[in-house]
Amino acid sequence: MEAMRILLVDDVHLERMQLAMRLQRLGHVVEAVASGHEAIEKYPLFDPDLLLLDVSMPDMSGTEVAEQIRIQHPEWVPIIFLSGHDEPEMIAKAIDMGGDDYIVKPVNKIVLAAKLKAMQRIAHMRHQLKDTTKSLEQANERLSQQVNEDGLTKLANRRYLDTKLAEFISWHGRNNFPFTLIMLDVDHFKLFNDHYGHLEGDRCLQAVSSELKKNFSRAGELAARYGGEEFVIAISNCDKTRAVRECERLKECIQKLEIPHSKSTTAEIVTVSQGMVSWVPTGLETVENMYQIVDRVLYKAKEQGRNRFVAAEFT
Ligand SMILES: Nc1nc2c(ncn2[C@@H]2O[C@H](COP(=O)(O)OP(=O)(O)OP(=O)(O)O)[C@@H](O)[C@H]2O)c(=O)[nH]1
Repeated sequence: MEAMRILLVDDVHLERMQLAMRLQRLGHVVEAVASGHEAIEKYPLFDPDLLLLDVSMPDMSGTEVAEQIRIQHPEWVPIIFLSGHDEPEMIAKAIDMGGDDYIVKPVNKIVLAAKLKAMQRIAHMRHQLKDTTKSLEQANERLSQQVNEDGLTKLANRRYLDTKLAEFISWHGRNNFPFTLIMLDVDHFKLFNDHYGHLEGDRCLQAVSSELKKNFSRAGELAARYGGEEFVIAISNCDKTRAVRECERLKECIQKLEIPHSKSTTAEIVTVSQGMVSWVPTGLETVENMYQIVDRVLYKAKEQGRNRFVAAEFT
């Protein structure tokens, strides 16, 4: 069994020292303090597996200390009371106040060793439970991230985008703030795939995505994969003038990647076309309708020669 970290609280110096030594001899790590206030202060720093708490102390009784600790630290740690009294009412009261066991002073060596053994088993289970809970929490975090994330590009996925967009629209509607939505599509991506291969195509999408993430990751900005080689950028509190600047910036940052695209009839490198809409939502617009609007202007940008953006007239 592993050693326990024991917080020992007793106001009588000699008794405290004797008991601390005995506990240390049994292989435990002991922090011995002389008052309830000290115990409350030490508790979070020492992070004990067990509390040995004298019941009668002048400044604060052991039961009061136990009550405070149970309130301040909801994670359960066993408490054993130490007392010169062996009346059944005293024992019952101590357990009611949050104690788990009771040892009558002077502490009998064999009784102490046996009770510590029992507490050690509990401490062991508690550590196991803590570890399991921690790995479960981590697994949950990973899972919820995966639910919202696109596997290839690690951008937000379509499901997350749909939800966030609905929230964005109603929030901007309520607050009367402008909102911008950009849909972009890699130009001649089929030709890219056909020429360089699907794996290189994937790498291209990843490079474009990480650029989008880098450029649109501030609070109120969202970059997501809409599907295939189409992406969406949502920018909170962004009016038309700024939206135009953002589209320019987006165009430039993709060009700066300088990914060769020898089959493109638009440029020698990978470029994107964009459809943008910037408006002050009423809050009643549907996500589907807004996708349709940006998709329509994105199509126009394609028709007009690609590597450009077209803004939708929408008020
Ligand atoms: N490598 C790769 N290709 C993808 C992925 N998703 C979609 N595509 C490809 O993207 C291409 C999209 O082609 P189109 O919709 O014809 O569009 P385009 O060739 O980009 O032409 P324009 O949009 O008109 O410039 C198709 O060849 C799809 O197979 C992906 O995850 N990885």
